[in-house]
Amino acid sequence: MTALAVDVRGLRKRYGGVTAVDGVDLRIRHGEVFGILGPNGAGKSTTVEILQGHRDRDGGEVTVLGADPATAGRAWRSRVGIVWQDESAPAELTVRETVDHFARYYPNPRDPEEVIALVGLEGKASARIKGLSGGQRRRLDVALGVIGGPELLLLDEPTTGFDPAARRQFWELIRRLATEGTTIVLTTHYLEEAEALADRLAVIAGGRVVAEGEPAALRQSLGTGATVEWVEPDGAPRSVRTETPTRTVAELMHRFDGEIPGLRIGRPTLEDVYLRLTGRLDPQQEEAR
Ligand SMILES: Nc1ncnc2c1ncn2[C@@H]1O[C@H](COP(=O)(O)OP(=O)(O)OP(=O)(O)O)[C@@H](O)[C@H]1O
Repeated sequence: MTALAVDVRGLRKRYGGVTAVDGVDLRIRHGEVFGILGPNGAGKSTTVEILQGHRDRDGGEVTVLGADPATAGRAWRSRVGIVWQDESAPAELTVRETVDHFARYYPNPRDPEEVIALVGLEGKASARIKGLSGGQRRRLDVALGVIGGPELLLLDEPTTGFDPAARRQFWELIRRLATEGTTIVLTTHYLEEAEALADRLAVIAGGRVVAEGEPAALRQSLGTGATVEWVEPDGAPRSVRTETPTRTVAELMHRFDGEIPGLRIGRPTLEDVYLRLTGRLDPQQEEAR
């Protein structure tokens, strides 16, 4: 077994005149939940499709579970789980029939009943696919992704379109899989999803990795400072960024001679880091916040 589950160096991919992936490096350890976070068009799906072996590349080296996905064979494929969105399964089949059917594609499948329970569909095992809700359908997609007992699971934007409750249930499912030791790579636009699930994450923008690390470390990379906000007597909102918020508040207390209207002290969030890294917040906007 190689030290890394996924090792990507200098990955490049162009579509005609569009550079979708522009020199991406990723090193993902066995057993890790790794998030690839980025705005629309950042190159996340293209990267994951290359890891799956479903898209060719123009440059760079890619090793997934010790093999190059571009040339890896059937045995490798059975070790990599892919969660398709709306896997094409006949709508008339039941959940149990579908999972049983997919299990036959793999040399050493997991027990279908166990997988149905793992994704929380035991109450729906006899229901037809056409009667499932969107969230249940996505759980079935995950069941089909893990029925072969993969060492690595690749998920591209698994919770897009979920309501908040369904998203949280899905996170529980991912955590359960991670506890079993499966390496999980997932792309997302949702910051709170990356923060809730990922041991480490890479932020991709414009086809490049613009930051990588543990969510908490990325948040701290914005500095230890804080933003102090208040409202002036004429009603004008004010805010300053400072490394010494306590002193700022003391000065304001003195000036206002008591309560400071609208006082708020904010620490940088992962969202602040993300917006800054992906260029969604220009310095002027930041001043105004
Ligand atoms: N098959 C394709 N043909 C041409 N251009 C493509 C193709 N697939 C993606 N692109 C372009 O490549 C860039 C990266 O797309 P990609 O889908 O990898 O980004 P993404 O980060 O997954 O975006 P999203 O979050 O919107 O799914 C975008 O500019 C996109 O328009």
